[in-house]
Amino acid sequence: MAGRPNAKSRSAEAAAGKQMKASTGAVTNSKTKGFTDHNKKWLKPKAPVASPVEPREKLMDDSDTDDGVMDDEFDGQGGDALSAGSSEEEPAVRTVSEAKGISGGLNDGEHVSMRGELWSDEDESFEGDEAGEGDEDEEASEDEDDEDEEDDGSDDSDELLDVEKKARHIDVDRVTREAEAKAEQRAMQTHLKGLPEGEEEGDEPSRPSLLPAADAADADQGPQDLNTVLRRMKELARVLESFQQLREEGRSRAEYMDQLKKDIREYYGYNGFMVDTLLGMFTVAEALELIEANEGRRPITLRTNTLKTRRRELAAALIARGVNLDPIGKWSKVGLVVYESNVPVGATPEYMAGHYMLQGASSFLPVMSLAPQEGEQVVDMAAAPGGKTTYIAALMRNTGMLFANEVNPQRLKSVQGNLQRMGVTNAVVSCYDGRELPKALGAHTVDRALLDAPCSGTGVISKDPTVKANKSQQEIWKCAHLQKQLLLAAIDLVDAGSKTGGYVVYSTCSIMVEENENVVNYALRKRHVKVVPTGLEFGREGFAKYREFRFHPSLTQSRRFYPHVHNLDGFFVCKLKKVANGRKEQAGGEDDVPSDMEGTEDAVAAEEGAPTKAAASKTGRADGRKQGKRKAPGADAAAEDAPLKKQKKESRILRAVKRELAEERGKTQTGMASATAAADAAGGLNAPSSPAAQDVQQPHSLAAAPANGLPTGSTKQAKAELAREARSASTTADGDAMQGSVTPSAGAKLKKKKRAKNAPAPEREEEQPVIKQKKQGKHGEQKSKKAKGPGPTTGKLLEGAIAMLAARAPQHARR
Ligand SMILES: C[S@@+](CC[C@H](N)C(=O)[O-])C[C@H]1O[C@@H](n2cnc3c(N)ncnc32)[C@H](O)[C@@H]1O
Repeated sequence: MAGRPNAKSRSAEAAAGKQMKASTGAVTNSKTKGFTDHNKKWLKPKAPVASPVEPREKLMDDSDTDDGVMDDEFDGQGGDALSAGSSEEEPAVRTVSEAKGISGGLNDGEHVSMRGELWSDEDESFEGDEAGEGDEDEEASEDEDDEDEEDDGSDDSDELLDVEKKARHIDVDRVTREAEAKAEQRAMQTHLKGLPEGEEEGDEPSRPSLLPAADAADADQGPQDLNTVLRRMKELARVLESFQQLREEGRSRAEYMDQLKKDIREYYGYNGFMVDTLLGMFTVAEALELIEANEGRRPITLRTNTLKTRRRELAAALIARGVNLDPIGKWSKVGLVVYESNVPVGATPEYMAGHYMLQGASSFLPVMSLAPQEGEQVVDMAAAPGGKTTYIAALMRNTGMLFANEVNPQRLKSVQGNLQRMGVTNAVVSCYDGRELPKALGAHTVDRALLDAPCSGTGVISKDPTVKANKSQQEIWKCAHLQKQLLLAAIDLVDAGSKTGGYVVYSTCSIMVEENENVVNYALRKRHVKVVPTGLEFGREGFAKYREFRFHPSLTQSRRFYPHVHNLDGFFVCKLKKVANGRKEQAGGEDDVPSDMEGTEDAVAAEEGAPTKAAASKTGRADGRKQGKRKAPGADAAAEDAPLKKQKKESRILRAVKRELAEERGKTQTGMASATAAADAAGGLNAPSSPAAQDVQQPHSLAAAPANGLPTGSTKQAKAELAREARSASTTADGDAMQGSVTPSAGAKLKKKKRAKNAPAPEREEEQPVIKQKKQGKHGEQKSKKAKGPGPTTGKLLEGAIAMLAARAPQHARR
């Protein structure tokens, strides 16, 4: 199967995983309570043990679920994430075996620095570039020993809870291993005797057939003993891997595959679509590994907030409270993995004080790849609950300007809470549909954009097991539609001429190709961007080939992360560099990029009764090339001329505003003058149409947002608008006052700042101004095409941002 990792690369990953078993540095005395610092305990993913006596319902009854795909972070609201006894969140105390393993499975040729200790000061420098250098693998032999130690099945009895001991005793893996060992022994003997494998001399094959009788293949097999199903799955996988040697005579590969799929559905509770997808992406053996890994939990990890502390200091403080932890691995200078804890790690004084964020390790990756620089303008398009936003702010050292956008007002509260707790002062929070951001903020206005897109959540099944039973191909396509629109908007926001940046990072917690490579491939056809290396030290290559589909070859530079390989949530990260502003001319410009998977998409849209490409082309929205109707060269470009001119004009104004802001900062004034000037300048802007919103066919479930913003004219009008918008922002959609961090109005805020100016506030938690879009539906669609109140006005976001940042100017000095 095209694009599947081969055995060689998998063993290279395993070897690299060993390499990642880093040296055993310690903060202080290694006997100090709370240290293990034996990375061997957790650097390798470990398949969970499925107890054969537990009914499958029990295995699947994971009350510890997240609220779906959007929550790949802990919300951290009220600080009670992980608090003891919370059934909704992670348990406060995890056992060592649960916490085992965040791997650095690497690709061929990738190296991991093993120099120095994980705790070295150098690790904790406040630098954006976290990539380690060097390639020593001096611990390889020791690591091999470690591996042996792990594989020898010995119990770390002291460290296991009773329940785990019991689980070990009834370990179905052991039973299966014994069966496999016997089978192998038999195969060896028959091989030595020159008999075909599976047959012993003079004997009938001793094992019963794995398949139902050929004439009963479709018959309902009825409820089955789960032990039998599990054993059969493993046997089926073995036969399928060496089909010619091990198959029963007269039985086809398809029959074996069908039986395997039935068994996976039966045993693990996946639906047919999900099983087909996984078996299409991976070899049988690897698909089973992934499925098994999805049954386990990923380790609890946290990220040090370098705006407030250092990892070493944080670790010492937590250890003193009885938290058993280690550095996450050489690839991150700020991460810690928590093995076990005597206290709820979501409610420690350090947590409350914002010294760390409880955050899945995979969430570090897109931000590391984005590598935001100090002083830049950066946008996080889908920010809630803010795990990545706060990391971006930390890497920017609270300088520059960070736009944290989230379409869901309820989820926005968690962003605000986390920004405050973590002491972020360079962020402006907004509540727009991300597709509208190029209008709200202005096209080509930021240096970098992160789109951590809403997705199907197929990478985080361990957090939300409903995904394995509920996701359908149609839902995946719906996600892909929205993701394409959002990605184009992200690209449109970024300025190709940025001196320091010009980058977009696209990430999802989905492993579906439709939502990942396919979405990026689409963007490559529509915009002047190229895929560049993520800068991440590990991860599997993205697909350039998948089934019958082909993507741009550069997509191999994207990175995929898997629970069974890296012990991380399933994740995709791709970094794009913008090479020119504007769209690609549709005739010609796209020719070097293969078509994406839209053919299938059309079929799905048709099935759903949604407008297909063919239908949409009648309204002039679809890509003519796809329909075989090439547009006249330059036609699209001409159509785009007008908004581009507006954008140019706008960026001139924006530059003027920025200059003014810089001067204001220099003067360290309270910002009233700057805010006024900003409002004046921004008030004169017209809303450019959002190229992204026009670009992609609207899925029927996600109605297009009205494209036009308010006409803005005089300065007076603009000021009135700003005040109105700020007032409306102080209430949520359902009318409740939002907690704490909403700007009552720009003017009032500035007055408040003036009052507070002389008050000493060493660790002042800044309020985050919120700028809201029109009322939205569940998925970000706007409720009505007719705006009921003032709609987004170009530059509104910018106005609020400037007002806030001008007021804070003195704090933006480097700490
Ligand atoms: C994967 S989560 C983001 C997680 C976040 N980046 C973090 O690290 O904490 C995706 C977010 O996108 C939001 N979202 C969904 N549709 C959106 C849209 N059209 N525009 C902006 N955000 C959207 C969801 O509400 C959800 O909070």
